[in-house]
Amino acid sequence: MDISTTTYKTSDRPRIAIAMGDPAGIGAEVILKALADRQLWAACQITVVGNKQVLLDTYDRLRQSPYCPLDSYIHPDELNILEVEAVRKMVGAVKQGTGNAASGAMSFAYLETAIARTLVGDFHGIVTAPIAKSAWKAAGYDYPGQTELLAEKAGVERFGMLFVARSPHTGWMLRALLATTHIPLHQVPEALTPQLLTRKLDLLVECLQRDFGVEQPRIAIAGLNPHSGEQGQLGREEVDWLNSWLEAERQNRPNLQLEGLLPPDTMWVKPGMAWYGKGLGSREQGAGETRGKGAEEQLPITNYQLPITNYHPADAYLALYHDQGLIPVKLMAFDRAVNTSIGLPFIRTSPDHGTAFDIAGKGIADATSMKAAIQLATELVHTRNSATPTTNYQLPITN
Ligand SMILES: NC(=O)C1=CN([C@@H]2O[C@H](COP(=O)(O)OP(=O)(O)OC[C@H]3O[C@@H](n4cnc5c(N)ncnc54)[C@H](O)[C@@H]3O)[C@@H](O)[C@H]2O)C=CC1
Ligand SMILES: NCC(=O)COP(=O)(O)O
Repeated sequence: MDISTTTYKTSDRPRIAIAMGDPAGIGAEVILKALADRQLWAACQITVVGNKQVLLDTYDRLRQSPYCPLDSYIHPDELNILEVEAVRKMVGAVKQGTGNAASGAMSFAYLETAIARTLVGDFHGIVTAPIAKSAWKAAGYDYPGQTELLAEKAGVERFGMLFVARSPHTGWMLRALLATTHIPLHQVPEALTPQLLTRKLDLLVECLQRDFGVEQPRIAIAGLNPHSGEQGQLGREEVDWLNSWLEAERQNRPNLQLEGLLPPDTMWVKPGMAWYGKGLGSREQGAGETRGKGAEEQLPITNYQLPITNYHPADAYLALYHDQGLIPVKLMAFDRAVNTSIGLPFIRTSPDHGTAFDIAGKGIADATSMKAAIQLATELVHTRNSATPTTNYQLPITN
């Protein structure tokens, strides 16, 4: 499937709720900026679940910002806004750039409302602007993240956090699923079990087949330890059970190609090349060419190219813990990756970034990832409903 929005007949246009996220963060800003792209509107019907006052204040700040041309954001009056009355008055306690109990209660209520309205059929999918887990905690809500609240309210126990991004350089689509997510690093080895990994693999395969049309996927799976344990010398999980788990999965799923256990660092070399469209070394340089004038810059630039068949990337990557997957994803695609919850009975996407409290209110937030999240949600609704798109829209490369 292509990440592209499309224009549809009005009756076909997916109804998408955008939960506004933490009002002290950049959520409202990236919403106003993303929705300045009229082609997104042509593809779906959007309702912002949030607070109009926050959106108006954000608009006023954007108007005063030297970084924001007038056509780079829209006026909240143009939006269909679903105000959440129960938390509306808390806006007075919100302080731009600092999450607190009020901002946490508000972002929690926006998501809860969006989920409730989606479950009764008002929306086909939810796009969530970022929340701060610490603000949720301050408001008395003890969830590791939005994903767990979505899963709980939807009544599902099998769910996963998949990151999806299309390369602006090559068009290749990166997909990375995290086997474990928001837990301390020291708890990862215990949390990883054969049952958990099989469940995540099931979810990933279902998603690749249903949502992305990849019938017989090739999936690369990382080891846990450096060099995948180096035969037990650098960690025992691989020899103790991960290798045999993978071998059993290969036997049980003859139609899949399961690669692994790949050393967790080098697993990302091929996706990196597929993302940037480069083999090892630079295509632009001739063999033995040198660059720069200083002595230390006289190193020859290697021109070695892996044969293209050797760097065919996988359809998806399974990382065993949060940073094993998200460091490479964010290095390649921080501006445009989309966090997609899989296993839910409805579509949920989100930009990959957080509340960015350090830049909140400054007008410099990039809305590309929010746009990509809206686009992908629209596409996934269509894919699941098997509607036929009528035109194509691609996220402009300049974004
Ligand atoms: N989907 C969600 O709700 C997510 C929420 N978070 C939450 O966000 C909070 C802050 O997390 P951090 O790890 O600091 O990550 P962050 O993504 O908020 O910020 C990391 C850095 O990237 C910059 N940045 C982030 N988004 C940007 C954008 N759109 N345009 C320009 N610069 C941008 C920030 O200014 C900061 O320097 C935490 O409370 C975390 O729990 C983090 C990731 C996802
Ligand atoms: N690091 C990803 C992240 O924090 C998103 O979590 P969630 O709130 O979407 O569950």
